[in-house]
Amino acid sequence: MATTRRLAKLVAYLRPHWKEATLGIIALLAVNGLGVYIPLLIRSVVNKLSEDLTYQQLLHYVLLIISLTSAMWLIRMASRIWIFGVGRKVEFELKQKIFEHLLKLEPAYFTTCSVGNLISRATSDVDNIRRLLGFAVLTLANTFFAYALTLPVMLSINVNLTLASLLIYPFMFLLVYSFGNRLRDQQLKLQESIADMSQLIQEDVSGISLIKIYAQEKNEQREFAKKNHNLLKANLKLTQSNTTLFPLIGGLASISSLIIIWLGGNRISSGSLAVGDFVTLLIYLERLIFPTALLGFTVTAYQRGEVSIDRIESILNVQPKICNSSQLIGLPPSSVKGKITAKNLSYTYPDSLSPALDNINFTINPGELVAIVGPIGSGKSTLASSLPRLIDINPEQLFLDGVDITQISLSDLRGAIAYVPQDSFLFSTTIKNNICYGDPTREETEIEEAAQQSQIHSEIINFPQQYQTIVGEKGIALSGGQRQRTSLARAMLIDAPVLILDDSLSSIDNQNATSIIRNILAKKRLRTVIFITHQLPVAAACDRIFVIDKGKIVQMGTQMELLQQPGLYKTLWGQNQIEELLH
Ligand SMILES: Nc1ncnc2c1ncn2[C@@H]1O[C@H](COP(=O)(O)OP(=O)(O)OP(=O)(O)O)[C@@H](O)[C@H]1O
Repeated sequence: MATTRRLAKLVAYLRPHWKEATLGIIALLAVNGLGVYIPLLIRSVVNKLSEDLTYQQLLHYVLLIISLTSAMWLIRMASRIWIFGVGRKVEFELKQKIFEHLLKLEPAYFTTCSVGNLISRATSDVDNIRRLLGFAVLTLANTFFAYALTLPVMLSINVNLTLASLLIYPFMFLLVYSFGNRLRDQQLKLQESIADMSQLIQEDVSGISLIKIYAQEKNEQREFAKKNHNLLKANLKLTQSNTTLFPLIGGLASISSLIIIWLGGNRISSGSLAVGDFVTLLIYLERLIFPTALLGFTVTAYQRGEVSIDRIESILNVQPKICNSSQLIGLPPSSVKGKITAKNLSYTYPDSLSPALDNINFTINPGELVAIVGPIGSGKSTLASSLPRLIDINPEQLFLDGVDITQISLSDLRGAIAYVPQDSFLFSTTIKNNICYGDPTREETEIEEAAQQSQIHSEIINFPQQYQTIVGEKGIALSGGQRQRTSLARAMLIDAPVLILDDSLSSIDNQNATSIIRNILAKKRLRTVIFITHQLPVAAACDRIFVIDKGKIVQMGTQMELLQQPGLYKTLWGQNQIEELLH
């Protein structure tokens, strides 16, 4: 991203807060105005010391200087509150924006980027922008006013002395400039190392059982040490650059003070410079050292901010692939009958050579219960996720009640489909909150009814806090079967006209799984159910079975019809019978 575009981004972040930013900058102008005026008062006092200065006059000056210094202190505080406040508000808004944007992106996006990287962008990169907008804006404005107001007064006191002391400053800027790119590369490496380490910690915590089963603690420790070492190296390099840069700036600034002391001292002894003027010049020079040294920090903050703007904008610029069409057709979920039609439905995953769904055609009637069976990797889950548009399928291939699903608004489409994915994800909250996730307004009795249909109610009431029991990271761990039935209850509660179960009874024995399927049917007949499964005896209870292989539907029919013809289903059924016998 070019520098001008980055600056335009910064201006865009600041725009909503221009009032506070302007107040802060005006306050800094006042602070610097006072900072120039107070040394002039001191000059008057020093110059009058050799003349007749009464006690009353001295007291007047002292009180005036104390009041102005206090006012300066208060205004400086206000400027910091305003400007740092802007940084904090931009930080808050950016975090909101990133999170809202991430929620708009399709699941496929999250398979292409690491969680650690996303977390690092939403935290440390946003933090860098906060620093840039708070600290850097404050320092830049402060430095600008300090120079713009102080220099003319210094020049009016003594041109030669001022120019001589300023000779050093071009070197200071060259020094800061030469460090600039190095700091930027080092900052980027540091952020990448932080993201790498966060990713490892996150994966290791999630996969802790796997690490233990395969006794990989030592390997994981080694991997962590490697990443931690990279982080240390990146941190040390950055610290080294910072610690070299700032003392050098300080050293150069001191040289300019020495020049004034040396040249000024000579002039005082020759009588060509008043002591008051000399003292004032020294005070002014002292005032300029701090903002000049801070310029170095500003450069660092800007380098970090530049990298962070690029990293954040690279997320915000990702356009969601799955979004509402410009020509929406209204289909409120309550009016959906549940007829599903596929016409030459094909889908190939990005970066994949062969299609996961290959020219699929079918019609599922409202209220029909269809099982989809097939070998692993044959395309069953892909078919399941195409219906609620979790993957980006082309128009005119899938229809709900005769309407092309790409023309139905995403909220209507997803409101009409209850989907229980293969991995039964539960949030770290109560069982009740997990079940009513899709509609938190549901009554307790409805939640219990959904749990009863999913055959989890009797187990929930045996938990310590029953429906208020917390599950997941902060609470008790549920068994695979319990998690599946809780996820099923979540889908049952929203009572959508289409229910998709993606292998979501796999941890439940065939007998119980069949009885859950019967419960689903008993509740309300007019609900279309697509049941993806490897459990053939459970599939046998369905109205029809679709057999899918290598992305194609190779057979369709009832259990009886399929068993009477040679083909994949008969083979799978035979294998299943042998497995049942062996158990
Ligand atoms: N995100 C993805 N990116 C690329 N290829 C994918 C992705 N997800 C699935 N595939 C591929 O698409 C094909 C179909 O996968 P899918 O998950 O639909 O099969 P499945 O029949 O549900 O398998 P299983 O019975 O193991 O759940 C497989 O070859 C798989 O490797």
